[in-house]
Amino acid sequence: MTDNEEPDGGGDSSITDQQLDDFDTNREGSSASEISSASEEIQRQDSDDPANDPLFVREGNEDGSSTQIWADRDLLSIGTVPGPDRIVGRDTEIQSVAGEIRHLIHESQPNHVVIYGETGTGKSLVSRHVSDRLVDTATARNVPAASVYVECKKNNTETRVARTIARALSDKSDSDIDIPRIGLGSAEYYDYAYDIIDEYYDGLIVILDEIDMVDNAEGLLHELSRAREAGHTDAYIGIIAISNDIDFGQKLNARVQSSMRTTDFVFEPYQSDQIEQILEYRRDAFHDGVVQDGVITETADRSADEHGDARKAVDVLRIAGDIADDADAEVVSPKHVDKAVKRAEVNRVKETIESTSPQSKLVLYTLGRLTGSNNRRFRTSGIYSQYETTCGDVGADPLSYDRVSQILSTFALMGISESHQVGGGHKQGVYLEHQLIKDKDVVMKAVVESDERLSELHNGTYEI
Ligand SMILES: Nc1ncnc2c1ncn2[C@@H]1O[C@H](COP(=O)(O)OP(=O)(O)OP(=O)(O)O)[C@@H](O)[C@H]1O
Repeated sequence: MTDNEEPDGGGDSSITDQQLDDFDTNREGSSASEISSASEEIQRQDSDDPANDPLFVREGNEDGSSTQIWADRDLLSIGTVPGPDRIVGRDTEIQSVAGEIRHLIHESQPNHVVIYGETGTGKSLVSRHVSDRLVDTATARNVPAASVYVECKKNNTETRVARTIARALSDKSDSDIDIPRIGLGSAEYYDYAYDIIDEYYDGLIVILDEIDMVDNAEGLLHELSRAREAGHTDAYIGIIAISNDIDFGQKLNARVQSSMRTTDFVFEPYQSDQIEQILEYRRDAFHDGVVQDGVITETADRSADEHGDARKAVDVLRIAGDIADDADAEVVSPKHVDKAVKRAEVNRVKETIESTSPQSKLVLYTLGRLTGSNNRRFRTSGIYSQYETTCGDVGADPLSYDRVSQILSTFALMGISESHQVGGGHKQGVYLEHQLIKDKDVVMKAVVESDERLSELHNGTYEI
């Protein structure tokens, strides 16, 4: 649409449903023509001064000031790593990991470490913090050292991990060696890495985060742990492997277990007072006085009760701030935390079901639809007939009964629902019953917002 064109009222895609809803609520009884002129208003201001497009800029912030809620929202963003003096409740763990790898500063083999623990318990944070400090100390003592952090979820083959290590070392050392991105196998990438290590360093700490995601973790660990002994490099290489799977070490074969004796640590979920402190350190994200009493304690208590995950707790506080900001509120209140907890949960369910097929989403929607307020269990046969109705509603062809049954098992594996075997007594057949584990409304909102057809069926969104 050009600047001069009239919006057509019904189909103006630049105005969101939410804006129209808000407009309706604010001006009860508005006619369609009034809504249309409001849209025009937004369009006109937009063309006048892009710096103050009201679509993005709140009233009162036209002078360039930030919102009345946020002073530095990034302090609560996922990528923000707290400074060393703001790592809460992990002193013992920091000391313990440091004690294992410290030998590097004396030009001696560091012990290898495996850290286990649930998500958001500070495993990566502590590993990186200790390694960085070790590198500083070693380098200051004329033992040039480096640390490399590898996210194995993104680099889930041995070749990718080897390439990431080689390329990270090349960047850190400012080496002229040009390492190809593609076309080489793990052996060649290891060779590049060893060449750089031997030219620049006496010691290396490799952090392998989510090591269990690598297809050949055994080959990788075997190679790195015996690189010096095998004469591939003169440097001492210490490994910190991080895993959410507590059985990871047991699953390694005997050959790796013996070449890589490890010291294992388990990081426990955070307690409420620790999460509270973690959040307090980020209070500066908000303007003074904006966070109402009880908000941080409430967020910490609920997070400790549900998971003890610092990342999720930080996330909830940010979402609560966003909700307050979107509503043009002057303060963040416990009511915003309540909504934020739900929204964060919806986001997580969305992420979990992201990779499932459109048909799987219809099956999950059906289970949500059947589930009433008392969260009952349903037999596969009952779910299947309701699923056929769902398919009819959105114009999809139903899958077979067996496929739907398999899909229900997949959701149980994902931790969204659970399946119970029932019957099997005298003259009774055995059958499965399925039940949501996650809050029904959370699942419904996530699935409706993840599938266009379901979204349409619910006129855009599912309110909870
Ligand atoms: N002890 C802590 N003090 C301050 N912030 C923390 C602490 N632990 C975790 N956090 C915050 O939570 C984020 C996630 O922590 P971290 O990545 O270390 O968790 P993790 O145990 O490695 O989880 P995952 O298994 O999901 O990778 C950190 O970036 C930091 O913002």
